[in-house]
Amino acid sequence: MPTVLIVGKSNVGKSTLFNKLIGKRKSIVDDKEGVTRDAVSDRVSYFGKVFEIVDTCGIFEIPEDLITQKTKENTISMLKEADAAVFIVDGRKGITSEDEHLAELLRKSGIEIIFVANKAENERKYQEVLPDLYKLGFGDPIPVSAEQGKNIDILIEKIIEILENKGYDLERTVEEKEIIRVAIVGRPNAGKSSLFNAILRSERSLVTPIPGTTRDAIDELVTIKDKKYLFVDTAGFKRKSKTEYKSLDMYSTVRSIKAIEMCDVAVIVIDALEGITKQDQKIAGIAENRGKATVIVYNKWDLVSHARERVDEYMNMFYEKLYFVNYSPVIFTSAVKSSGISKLINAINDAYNALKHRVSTSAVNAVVQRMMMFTPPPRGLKIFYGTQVDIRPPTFLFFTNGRKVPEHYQNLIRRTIRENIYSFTGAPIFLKFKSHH
Ligand SMILES: Nc1nc2c(ncn2[C@@H]2O[C@H](COP(=O)(O)OP(=O)(O)OP(=O)(O)O)[C@@H](O)[C@H]2O)c(=O)[nH]1
Ligand SMILES: Nc1nc2c(ncn2[C@@H]2O[C@H](COP(=O)(O)OP(=O)(O)OP(=O)(O)O)[C@@H](O)[C@H]2O)c(=O)[nH]1
Repeated sequence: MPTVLIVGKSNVGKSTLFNKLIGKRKSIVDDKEGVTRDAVSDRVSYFGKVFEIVDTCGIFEIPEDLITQKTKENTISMLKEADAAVFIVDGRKGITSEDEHLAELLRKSGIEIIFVANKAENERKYQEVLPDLYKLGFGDPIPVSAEQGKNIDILIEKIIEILENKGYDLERTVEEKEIIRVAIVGRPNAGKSSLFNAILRSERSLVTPIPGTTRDAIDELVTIKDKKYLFVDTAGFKRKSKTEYKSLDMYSTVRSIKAIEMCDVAVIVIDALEGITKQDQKIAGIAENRGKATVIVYNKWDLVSHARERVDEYMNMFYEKLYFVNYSPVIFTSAVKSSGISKLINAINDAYNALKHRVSTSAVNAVVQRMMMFTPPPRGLKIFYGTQVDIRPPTFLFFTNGRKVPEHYQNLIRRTIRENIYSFTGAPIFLKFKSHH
């Protein structure tokens, strides 16, 4: 697992930040400077992604005259082994010679720096010291308040970005590979938390909350019939005071997008009384675009009068408004009556399996050749052969003579694959074309 160090002079807020990042109290926070503690490390989990964070405590705070060659070598090698360092300075008081000394050491080690100004809860004060902070030569710091949890999410996202740019796959540590990541998304009041609770009440389910950042995100690991599901960002729909946000829909859309990025399967919850809205279309479009599996849920089905006779009507609404994810399973639920929940769980399983399903090259070529006999490609275009090159989402590469493949013909290829090889229920199919000479 990639490792990130928290580095900074004494009393700058390293352990407070560490606690915020891991979401629990671990290292000792003390007002007195130089309180001794054990070196502490823990996992940071954020929307299903994980990395290791190490509070370097006093390692870098030994006075210059006490540093032996050996300690110097140790610190340097610790820096070399880590993937990045969060370098904290004081966003209220500005920098001192200790900061400069640390900055020099960090620069020499060549480690990637995430520059952070802590205790920056007072904007005016922060602006005053900012010119001073630039002097260290690390550019713009991320202003945070470890104590108040301000901008912690921005900091974590920055760390994740840096680690991913280094080529780390933060989502797929070996032991977590077979966990199905599920995001329950949808408009405010659609019934997301009620549905989640109904899932928890379902047969043989067991829940382990995984704290992410303390402010917001809680991922919940749920075991249902020996299968593991990580419900990402479940705290999002539990929050009750939302008055601080100007637009609920806007906020829930932003939140949904984040959750979708971290998931394998997006469960899009629609309030059956309201029908499919623009936001729902937008969210479904994003899920499709990012290659995520989708399951559509019409919730509050108990409130729909003459529900039985209206299934077709609702299916038509789905085909009309969500035609771009028409491969998704559609489930009718009542979260309050716990109906449709096992169907929903099955649909999540199916969609996940589809997302990582592989079909054989010979099958692809057999059905696509036959398709071209019945419906030849547009004039000038030749498609020679194809193969599935990837999963999550299923992705197919076709070799052509270099002519553009029009959208309608791409859709025909997708439909042919679904109808004649494997339905890939719930999963989008991505196509790539390459010219072959
Ligand atoms: N105002 C303000 N105070 C903070 C913030 N973060 C930490 N502090 C305070 O700063 C003091 C030092 O915090 P620590 O987290 O112990 O700092 P440290 O860098 O680990 O300190 P050492 O143990 O000396 O290495 C404590 O009194 C914290 O409450 C913040 O964001 N704003
Ligand atoms: N009759 C009925 N009411 C439901 C159903 N699902 C949810 N509700 C009610 O709808 C309201 C909103 O449900 P929540 O689960 O809080 O919805 P949410 O999508 O998590 O809402 P936000 O937290 O605002 O995003 C609550 O009063 C629920 O009791 C359902 O299937 N049938």
